[in-house]
Amino acid sequence: MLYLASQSPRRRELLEQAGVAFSVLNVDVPEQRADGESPQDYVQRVARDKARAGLECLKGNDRVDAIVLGADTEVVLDGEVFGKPVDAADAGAMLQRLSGRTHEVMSAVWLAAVDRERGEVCVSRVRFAALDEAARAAYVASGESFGKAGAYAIQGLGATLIEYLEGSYSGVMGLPLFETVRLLRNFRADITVPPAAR
Ligand SMILES: Cc1cn([C@H]2C[C@H](O)[C@@H](COP(=O)(O)OP(=O)(O)OP(=O)(O)O)O2)c(=O)[nH]c1=O
Repeated sequence: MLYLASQSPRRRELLEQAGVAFSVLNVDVPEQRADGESPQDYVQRVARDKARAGLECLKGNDRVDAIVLGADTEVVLDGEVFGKPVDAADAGAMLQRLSGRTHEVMSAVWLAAVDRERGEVCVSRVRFAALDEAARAAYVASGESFGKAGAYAIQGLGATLIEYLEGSYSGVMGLPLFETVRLLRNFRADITVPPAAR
C-alpha cells in the first residue's frame, strides 16, 4: 500500500494526476536547515523525515506492507533557502528578492519502507519578471503566497509572474511526477503505476 505523508492539497492532486492509488497520512515534521547543510541536502533530508514520520504512524502489518512517500519543495536564490512566508511582509520581501532574477526550485521525493529507502531531488530554474511594488502588493493581497515556498504558486496567478521555466512544472508545484513514478516503479514491482513512464 502506498501512503502520501503530506498535508499539502497540491501533492494529493499531483499524485492523483499520476494515476497512482494511495492513502494520506498527516505528518508534521520540523523544517529547519542545519548549519552548513546545502539546500539540496536539506530538501532531501526533510522529504526523508516526512516519509519516515509517516512510516512511524503505521502499526503492525500496515507498516510492513507500506511504502510511504514524503516530499519537500524549497525555493533557492544565491544559496539562500526560501520556505513558506510567515506573513504578508515576509511574502513581499521574498517576491522582491525573486523579482527580475532566475531562482531554483528544489523538490525532493523520498520513499520509505521498513526494509529500504530511496529518494531523488529535482531541480528546476524559474525566471521571474521584474515586479514593482504595486505588482508585489497585488499578488500578496491575492492570498496565494501563503503556504507556498518562495511565496508564489505556479499553478495559480503566480504563473503570470514567470517569464521562463526550465525543468519540471509538477516539481515546482510540489511533487515532480516523472521522478516520482520512476522511483515507485523501481522501488517495488507490486506497485501499480501507469504505463506512460515505462
Ligand atoms: C514554488 C511553489 C510551491 N508550492 C507549494 C508546494 C508545497 O505545498 C509548498 C512548500 O512547502 P513544503 O514544506 O514542501 O510542503 P507543505 O508544508 O505544504 O506540505 P507537507 O509538508 O505536509 O507535504 O509550496 C506551490 O504550491 N506552488 C509553487 O509554485
